[in-house]
Amino acid sequence: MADSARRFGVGYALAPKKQSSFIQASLVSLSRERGVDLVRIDPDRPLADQGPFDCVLHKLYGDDWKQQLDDYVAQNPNVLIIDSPEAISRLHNRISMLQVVSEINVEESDTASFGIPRQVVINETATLLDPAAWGESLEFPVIAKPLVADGSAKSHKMSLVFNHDGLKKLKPPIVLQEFVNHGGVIFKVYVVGEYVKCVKRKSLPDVTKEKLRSLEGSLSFSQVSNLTSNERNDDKYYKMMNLEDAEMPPECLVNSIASGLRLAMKLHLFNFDVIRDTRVGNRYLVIDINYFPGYAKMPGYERVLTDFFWDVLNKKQIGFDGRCVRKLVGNNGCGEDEGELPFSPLKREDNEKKIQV
Ligand SMILES: Nc1ncnc2c1ncn2[C@@H]1O[C@H](COP(=O)(O)OP(=O)(O)OP(=O)(O)O)[C@@H](O)[C@H]1O
Ligand SMILES: O=P(O)(O)O[C@H]1[C@H](OP(=O)(O)O)[C@@H](OP(=O)(O)O)[C@@H](O)[C@@H](O)[C@@H]1OP(=O)(O)O
Ligand SMILES: [Mg+2]
Ligand SMILES: [Mg+2]
Repeated sequence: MADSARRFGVGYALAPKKQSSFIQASLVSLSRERGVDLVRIDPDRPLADQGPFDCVLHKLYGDDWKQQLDDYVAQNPNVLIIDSPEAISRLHNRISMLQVVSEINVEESDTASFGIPRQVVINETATLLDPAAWGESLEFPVIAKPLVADGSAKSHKMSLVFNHDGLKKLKPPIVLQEFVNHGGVIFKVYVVGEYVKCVKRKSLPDVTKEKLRSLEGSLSFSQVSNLTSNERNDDKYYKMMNLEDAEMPPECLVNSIASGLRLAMKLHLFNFDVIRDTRVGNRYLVIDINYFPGYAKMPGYERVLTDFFWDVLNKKQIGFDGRCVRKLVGNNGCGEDEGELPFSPLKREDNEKKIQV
């Protein structure tokens, strides 16, 4: 049989909500036309009894699931697991999640820089209530985020804390992160293998010094950039903002961070949130990285994902470790030739990186 006529089976193991948003009829039919059959994996039955699959996509948690994947690979050495559970687990802790940003190498320039906000991990209430014990000086306002980012509703419950009083309600283990004014706009960068797409979303409003003095202890919120337009429009602040006018970050910067993260994390399917620090010109901060995000919200996601499956299954992409995959395609937005990464080794003392745009 000619290679182009070969069919491939891609098993997906996803939570019900993720399955209903991601597995749309339009994706299934486009993939089918390209020879890729998307098949549901039943998480309640042993993986070893299902398939055979050429590739397994997954976003499930727990040791049992990891063991099932290991066993499946042992029995089916040619299967592609996208992505490796070890690589994904780095994103389940908000400290290890952002540490990777300081591990990526980019070319230095004075035009733009990127990094992460100052943050500390707080394991006990006594430390929480004693800022002198934080080990890093943070000024209010700060954002309190659950340390664990495991996709549960609880892991998305955030608090914007305006003063010492607001700390009292918090329950460690948490990460306290400096709240950086960013003009109320967040950039979400979706990565699918080599493909990168940056979109704008509304974010939390800036907190001015005057406003800070007048605010009560804290404000709780959850998944603000996922709110529907109606939910946001209830707030007069959001009515004042015009998302369309917000300037996008430099494409080269976004692409370089995306490639750097992909290679450093050995992950193909993720997105990251970036804000522009309004205190400094072209300073960008990565504040969150999510495994297998809501791709259906990405314009033309069916084609992007289908191309990715096809490339992976036809071995057009080279593995991180022989089994998982990567490829360099197209212009990276930095004026480099196709196939070249705009990286060179860079060592800096702080977690700030500079990049040519
Ligand atoms: N350091 C920060 N400075 C300013 N705003 C921030 C900061 N960290 C988070 N935010 C705001 O809070 C929102 C939620 O934070 P974050 O993205 O870390 O949470 P999450 O629950 O992991 O989100 P997601 O739904 O993308 O997984 C961001 O989208 C942004 O609007
Ligand atoms: O639900 P959606 O499709 O919106 O996707 C969201 C996804 O939820 P889901 O995995 O339950 O689908 C979230 O995953 P968990 O952290 O909760 O694991 C997280 O990745 C968000 O960033 C995604 O929103 P986006 O970043 O794309 O705006
Ligand atoms: Mg986020
Ligand atoms: Mg997140």
